[in-house]
Amino acid sequence: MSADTLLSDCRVPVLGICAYSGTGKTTLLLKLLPELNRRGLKVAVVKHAHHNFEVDKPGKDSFELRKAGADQMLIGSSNRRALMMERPVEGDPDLKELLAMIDQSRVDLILVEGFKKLALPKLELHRAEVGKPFVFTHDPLIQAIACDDATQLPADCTLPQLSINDVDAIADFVQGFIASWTPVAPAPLGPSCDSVERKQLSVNQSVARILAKVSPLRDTESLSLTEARGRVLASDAISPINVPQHTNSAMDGYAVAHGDADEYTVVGEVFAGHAFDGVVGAGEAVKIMTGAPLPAGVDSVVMRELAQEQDGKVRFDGAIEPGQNVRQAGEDIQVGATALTAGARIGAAEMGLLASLGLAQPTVYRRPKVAIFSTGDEVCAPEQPLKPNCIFDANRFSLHGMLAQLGCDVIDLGIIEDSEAAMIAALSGAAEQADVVISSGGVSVGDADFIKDALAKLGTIDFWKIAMRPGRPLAFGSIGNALFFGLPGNPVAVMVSFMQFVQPALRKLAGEANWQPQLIRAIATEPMRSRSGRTEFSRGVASLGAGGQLEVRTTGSQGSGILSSMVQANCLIVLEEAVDQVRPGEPVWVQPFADLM
Ligand SMILES: Nc1nc2c(c(=O)[nH]1)N[C@H]1C(S)=C(S)[C@@H](COP(=O)(O)OP(=O)(O)OC[C@H]3O[C@@H](n4cnc5c(N)ncnc54)[C@H](O)[C@@H]3O)O[C@H]1N2
Ligand code: MOO
Repeated sequence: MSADTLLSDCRVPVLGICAYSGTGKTTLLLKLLPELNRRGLKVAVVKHAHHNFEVDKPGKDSFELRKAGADQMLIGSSNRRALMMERPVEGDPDLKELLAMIDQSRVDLILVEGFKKLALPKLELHRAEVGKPFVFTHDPLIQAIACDDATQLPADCTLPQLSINDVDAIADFVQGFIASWTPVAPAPLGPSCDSVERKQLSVNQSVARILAKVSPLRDTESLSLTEARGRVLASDAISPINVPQHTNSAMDGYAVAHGDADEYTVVGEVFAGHAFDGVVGAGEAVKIMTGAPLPAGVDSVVMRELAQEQDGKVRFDGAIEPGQNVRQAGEDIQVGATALTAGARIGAAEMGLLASLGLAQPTVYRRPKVAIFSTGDEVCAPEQPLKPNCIFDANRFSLHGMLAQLGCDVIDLGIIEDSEAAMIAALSGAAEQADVVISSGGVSVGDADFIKDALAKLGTIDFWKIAMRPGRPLAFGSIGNALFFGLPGNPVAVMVSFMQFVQPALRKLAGEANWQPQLIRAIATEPMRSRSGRTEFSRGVASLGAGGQLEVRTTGSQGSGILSSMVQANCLIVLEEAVDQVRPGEPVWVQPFADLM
């Protein structure tokens, strides 16, 4: 099978790691994965294994259920899922099928370990002491060699050469591989799939190219909890205490040692914030309030509603389960445990959690600084009277709103007049102050060339056509140390392009670990159409249906100038490239955006 056929369904780059056994593939991956994560990249790994490998242990329910005949065994927890399938095949497993099982919407790259002979781009690892020949001499798909002794390489080797021990350089290579990756062009679908369409970049490919150019900010500061709201945590929050600190009562009631006594003698009482001195004996009870530490000698609490106390004696309705209504010390978080990991965005719940641990001065990354401006002769500031044939500047304000929600410092450069000198002055000034510069308008064909000329003089900017709607044209590059995004002028296109491209870049820049858009499934309640070969982002209203399932409808007319559609919508309906129509009742992906508004 050719590489094109093998990878034709892949929406993210796939890189093989190829080496003879004993070279240290896994050892390298164990170092490379954390480094790629640190750079904000999410990676899936596919590994070849022996035909009878096990991920499970005899005695575990999932193991026994599979052995008992479950053809597919899916086990899930709040953290993790594992699907085990019985799929006996002759010879090697089908890599194309394995790749299709990966949730490609959540990763930037798939690394494949151990399918050495298959046609896919690979990084070759080589160690002289293993005593094996190089693979690249007969495999044209090897992209680079990481070896421990470059003197062993044939003199005519023109491939990039890396040290197998230099994880940073290997991570650089992988990032470059992602940035230059192009998905396999879909097979022609008919007259609409002309050569212009095929030259377009996909949404995923564009995101990968952009993210490969983003390095997270390093500057940190220590802030009070209220100041830290919306910031990104720069180091793990390690709990200095057990939460709860002491084993305590979850109810107002009576603390007892569980047993079958009919009646208990009340020997004292204890309130939250206090302790009961002494040991409670068998047949004794202590009156206890919610949150009060459990006295020594007891293990259970009976709620007050089930108790009848008279003359210093108490009786209870029903049996007492050992440990009932008791919260164990460290049950929520244990001392020394990681309560929040670096890269977490601090919202209300995180503020409360940090406060509950006494971590009142978290270390956070500084805010990204973002400069914005609008272009176009017809664009008029909303504070000014509207001139004939002009429109008010909407884009600077929708951008401002989304940037503020993302915790950025916004530098508003206003509307830049239509002259190259003004544009150069504005852009170079912006790039000196800001980490990111964003413009809207003037990136399609047929616009006054001064914007493009100014950009060409100041930095490296590419003009892309992306297979999506709205938001087809996009300019991306850098001016000095600042990243530059030239978003299309149409007001809906600005917001959609921002959500797909600028948002992940800013989240990664800000140090956030989870910058991937969150997509959820909803049932379409009306027919929807798209053009296959491009991703359609329709404005949608998602709500709970009568059956308790998430449903979604469009906001109606989808023109890319209809800004009121963004106000009505609470999500984008994402019709992927392969989709051309959706019937009512079919599931679609939606990207909620309430957090950006
Ligand atoms: N021959 C082609 N024409 C167009 C193409 C194309 O590929 N070939 N692409 C279309 C698409 S898609 C879009 S989107 C627009 C993008 O064009 P520009 O980025 O060059 O934007 P402008 O032409 O400057 O403006 C487009 C539209 O948006 C209005 N606008 C601009 N700035 C603002 C602002 N700050 N606030 C509110 N509205 C704004 C502007 O008046 C135009 O109506 O190009 C298509 N054409
Ligand atoms: O970017 Mo345009 O919005 O597709 O009209």
